[in-house]
Amino acid sequence: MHQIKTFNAIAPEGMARLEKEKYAINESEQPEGIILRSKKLQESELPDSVLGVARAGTGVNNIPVDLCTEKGIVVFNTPGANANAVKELVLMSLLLSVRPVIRGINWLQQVTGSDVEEQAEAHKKQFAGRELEGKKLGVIGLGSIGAMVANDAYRLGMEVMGYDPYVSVDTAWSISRRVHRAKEISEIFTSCDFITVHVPLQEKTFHLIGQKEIAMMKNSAQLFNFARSEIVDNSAVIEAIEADELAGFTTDFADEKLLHHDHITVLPHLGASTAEAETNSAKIAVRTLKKFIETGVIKRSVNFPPVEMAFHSPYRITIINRNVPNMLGQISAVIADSEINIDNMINRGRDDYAYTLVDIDENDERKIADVVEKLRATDDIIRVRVIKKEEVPY
Ligand SMILES: NC(=O)c1ccc[n+]([C@@H]2O[C@H](COP(=O)([O-])OP(=O)(O)OC[C@H]3O[C@@H](n4cnc5c(N)ncnc54)[C@H](O)[C@@H]3O)[C@@H](O)[C@H]2O)c1
Ligand SMILES: O=C(O)CC[C@@H](O)C(=O)O
Repeated sequence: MHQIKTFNAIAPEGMARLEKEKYAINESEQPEGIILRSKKLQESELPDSVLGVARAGTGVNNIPVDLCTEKGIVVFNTPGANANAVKELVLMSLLLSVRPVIRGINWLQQVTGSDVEEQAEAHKKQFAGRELEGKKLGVIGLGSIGAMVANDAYRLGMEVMGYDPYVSVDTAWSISRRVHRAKEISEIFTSCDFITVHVPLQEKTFHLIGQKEIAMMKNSAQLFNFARSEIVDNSAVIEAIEADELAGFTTDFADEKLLHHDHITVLPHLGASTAEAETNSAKIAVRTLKKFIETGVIKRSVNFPPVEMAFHSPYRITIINRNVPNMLGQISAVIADSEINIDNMINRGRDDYAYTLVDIDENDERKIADVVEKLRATDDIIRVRVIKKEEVPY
């Protein structure tokens, strides 16, 4: 029985893919797999039993990825699975930033009397707004979400400028050629009426938008952060808004100091909170983790290379090792010395670590256990696992 631990609400449509005969959910503190959303895993112990962590979502800043890598734990995420939900919320926030409809709705709710219609017509001028058409939107980070926001903002009639020096080839193809590419991020800050940020939180994106960057913006500019709180310096935003040097800020990340300010809208991290996004993310997270547990195949990992190989032999040995010379030679030699025949083998490296799958034509579990012991005793090998091929192919 494979033990899985979950944190946060993982959509049942995803969890249903873990068959009851093979998977026990939240029955052990020594799980092989963890599935989570925004839970800060830095605050929990990571038992040695854990082989893989799957984030049903994109951002992995709530997972100690470096520690996982050192321990040979493979971390997966589901980029793109919730992108449409975030895009729709960004577009809604852009529209709300120019149309004070929420104030109008709330005002009307407290109107009394038989002349509600007349009062509404008489007061509606307080709630007049502006239009997005013809205004310029800057999109920082043209990944799954940024690309969708850029394309749809263009369809709404906005002029769109994007900035992403690391854009992937696939995403680049999906972006309309009408979206201008900025060579420098400062072009976005100095020229746009609306600026939205869609980059991952990393050391180099911490406070990507701070006092200096806000100072470059138009006083009439509106800023949107649906990426991660720490990417924008919230104190600098408050100072700029209070000095009339920034017109508005919308963020999806709660921060006490941002509450109860005019021109600041704070949402309770709702970007991915749609039934569709939660289902998509859970299905993909469960599928990748299950495939890894059952076959050793790695897809959509943020810390190990993608490695796939059809599984036809009776047993598969999976090995995580430091990416140093002659590891494959040593692995093959240990297996050959035990007189085990290798059917198939694949090895991929990524930065300081590498992953190897070795399919063996051997059924003698005692011989296999002996090989595993020798491999585990080899310098620079971090983790060794044996997987028995299941009767029903995955
Ligand atoms: N609010 C929410 O609920 C919610 C939901 C999903 C994702 N997110 C956040 O949004 C982020 C983006 O999500 P995504 O699905 O588009 O991810 P993605 O990986 O598809 O795209 C991120 C893009 O940012 C670019 N990038 C990285 N560093 C950059 C920099 N310094 N300047 C410009 N571009 C840079 C990358 O090249 C990539 O194209 C996630 O990392 C996550 O933190 C939030
Ligand atoms: O799980 C969520 O609700 C949010 C997920 C989102 O922040 C992400 O990074 O994908």
